[in-house]
Amino acid sequence: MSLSSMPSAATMFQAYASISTAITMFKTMIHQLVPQQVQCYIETKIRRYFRPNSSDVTLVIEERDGMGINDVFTSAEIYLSARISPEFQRFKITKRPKDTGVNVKFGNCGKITDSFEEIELVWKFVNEAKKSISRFQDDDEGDFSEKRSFELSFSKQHKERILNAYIPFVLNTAKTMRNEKKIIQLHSLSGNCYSSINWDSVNLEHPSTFETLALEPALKKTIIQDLDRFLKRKEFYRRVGKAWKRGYLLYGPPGTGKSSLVAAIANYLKFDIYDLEFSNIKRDADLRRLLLSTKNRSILVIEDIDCSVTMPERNVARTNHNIRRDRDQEITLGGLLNFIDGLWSSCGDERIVIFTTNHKEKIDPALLRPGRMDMHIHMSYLTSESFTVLANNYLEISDPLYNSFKEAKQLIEGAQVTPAEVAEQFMKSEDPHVCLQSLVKFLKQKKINEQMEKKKQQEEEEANTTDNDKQLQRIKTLTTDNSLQS
Ligand SMILES: Nc1ncnc2c1ncn2[C@@H]1O[C@H](COP(=O)(O)OP(=O)(O)OP(=O)(O)O)[C@@H](O)[C@H]1O
Repeated sequence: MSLSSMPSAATMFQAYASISTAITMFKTMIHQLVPQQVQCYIETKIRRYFRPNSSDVTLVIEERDGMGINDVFTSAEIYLSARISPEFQRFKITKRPKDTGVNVKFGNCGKITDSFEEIELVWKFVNEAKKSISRFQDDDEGDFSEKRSFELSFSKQHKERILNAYIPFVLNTAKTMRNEKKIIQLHSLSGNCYSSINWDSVNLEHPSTFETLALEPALKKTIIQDLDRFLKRKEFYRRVGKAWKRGYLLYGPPGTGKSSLVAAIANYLKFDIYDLEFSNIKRDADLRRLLLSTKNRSILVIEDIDCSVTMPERNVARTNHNIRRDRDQEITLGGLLNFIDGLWSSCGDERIVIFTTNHKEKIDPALLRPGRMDMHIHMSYLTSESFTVLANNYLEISDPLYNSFKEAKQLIEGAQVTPAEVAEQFMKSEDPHVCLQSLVKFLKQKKINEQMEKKKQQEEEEANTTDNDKQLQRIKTLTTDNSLQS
């Protein structure tokens, strides 16, 4: 090509300017028109064809390990949240009322560099959105379920060091960070027939502690000692070949503090609570998936167990209705217990399972068998000792000089009063004296009502007996008449 046929510098510059403007416009259009999830999906696909330098290794750390949670992923998330670098393009921050600082969550396709013993490492966050279409929905609706993972790249020669030293370092650092700002979470089920059921969490704001609980002091001490022993006995459980799990059955009338005790245990141990509500779960498979996605150092609570699951093991004649319900619901107490005792408990450590009920007598014997629930805790009506704790907490008094305090204490001894009933009276005024007087009035009225109820019952019984006597007399007369006639 001759020099004269070459385009001038100005023409080349113009061409360059228009090409780069076109590229910029194209990029902007893609950013504006193509959803982030699709962009990320395309990038992931392209990346597959352009593997990193062949002297590099990439570890893929997915969020889920089968049906369970991958601890390396959650630890990496915590560890990296303190290492966000300027080149990281997109991340989410959240803060709940009790959190001391903001929590960082990763957005799409970000990169973080780190170094360990002078080894250069690159972390990359990948979020592949998968569209799952429910059979109840039109094709273009449907949920985007996320498949989140981290990719950790480094030079091949350091593979051993990274696996044996760096990954344990990340796990330990995350554990320390987690404990430092541990906020207890309450996980409950969310979802409906259009989307899959999953755990949703909020910070546990329940202020109940063992100090505020009005319980018999001896019982309180036994529970605390049992919890302490459980925490210390990791080696023991391993040695005897048992899963590191403890089960409690809390039973007693409504308002005696079963839920408050669950919160007190969580606050004491700093364990998260998983509140398992069966009404949304239709299949055993969902139940297993949800149980397997619970974390270690947590409490699984199933309230009102006598009403929650069907009890096919009971020796009662089953009606058609019962049988249909079993088949529809497909969650049975036997299945639940077997899973909790067996596979689930062997998949985790430091698990506590708590069942609550207002009617222990209605519970399936399978649940009460020795070895099933380690401790049965009876939450009963107030005694004079637990009343003193409650009065101390609510009114900041334990002063026997208050006449109404003494009177209330005496009345409580002979009555069946729940802590919830007394707490309600203690909320009526800021003046302790007024509250105590209101309580005394309430207790006296309760006593009168109970006496009247008792009298009514007696009268009904007597009336029934008289009716029966009359009927017997009539039968006797009839029999005598018949024998005379014959
Ligand atoms: N033992 C207790 N000590 C202190 N407060 C209590 C106690 N029991 C109940 N209360 C008070 O009564 C309220 C209701 O108690 P809670 O929900 O814990 O009872 P429950 O036995 O779980 O009742 P239910 O069986 O109806 O669920 C609580 O908010 C708390 O204020």
